[in-house]
Amino acid sequence: MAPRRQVVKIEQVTVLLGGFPALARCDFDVFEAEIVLIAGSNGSGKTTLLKLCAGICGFREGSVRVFGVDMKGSRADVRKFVGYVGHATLLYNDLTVRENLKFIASCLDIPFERAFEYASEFGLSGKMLDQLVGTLSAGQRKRVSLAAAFSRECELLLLDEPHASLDHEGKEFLEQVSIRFRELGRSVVVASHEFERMESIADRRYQMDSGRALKL
Ligand SMILES: Nc1ncnc2c1ncn2[C@@H]1O[C@H](COP(=O)(O)OP(=O)(O)OP(=O)(O)O)[C@@H](O)[C@H]1O
Repeated sequence: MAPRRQVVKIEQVTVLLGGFPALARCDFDVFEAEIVLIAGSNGSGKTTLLKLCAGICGFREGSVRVFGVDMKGSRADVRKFVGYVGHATLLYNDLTVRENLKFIASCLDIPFERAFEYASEFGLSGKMLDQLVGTLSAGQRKRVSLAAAFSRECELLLLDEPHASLDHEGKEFLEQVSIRFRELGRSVVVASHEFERMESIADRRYQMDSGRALKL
């Protein structure tokens, strides 16, 4: 069997934020077609690590390679393969769910149908598509945001606390879609306080501790 492609390789990386070592000599790997979980207490460095993988955070020491590209150089090419969902949903409140999805699909140059298929997988259909996003509950907004992110079908999807605000059904949808994503050969990295939630479907697990990613 051919060895699995390494998607992310982080070695001995230190990230200073306002002088504070948010990551300290951190090592972290992601391979193709896997679901990786990252647990850790508040402030342990989960968000910083995801942003580093997404190419939206600089670093001082060490080496970061994403899809083989040295992230010390230009990171622009890598970003098209990587999706990142942070705490903010980045949706337009004064547009409907349908309008938001269409807008996102056109910006990403993906078929509208695909965005609506993922929305349906997250339980968004019927009248809800015509509801203004600003009138949705936090969990419903999160579903739209996740559906939009998955619909990019990028090679690596980084999810920061995706379970926050989601109800039981929403969390089930997230698991199902993540499993399907992996079946397509894509990788999903999930930072979550609800570690046990996706534990059964995860391939590998890390625990962040004071800016270091410890393998579990
Ligand atoms: N601009 C900044 N200046 C100083 N320290 C910062 C700055 N930004 C982040 N930090 C610190 O870096 C550390 C890592 O932050 P990060 O957001 O990565 O943690 P986290 O594990 O995602 O936390 P949470 O679970 O609360 O989301 C924290 O201790 C935080 O206080």
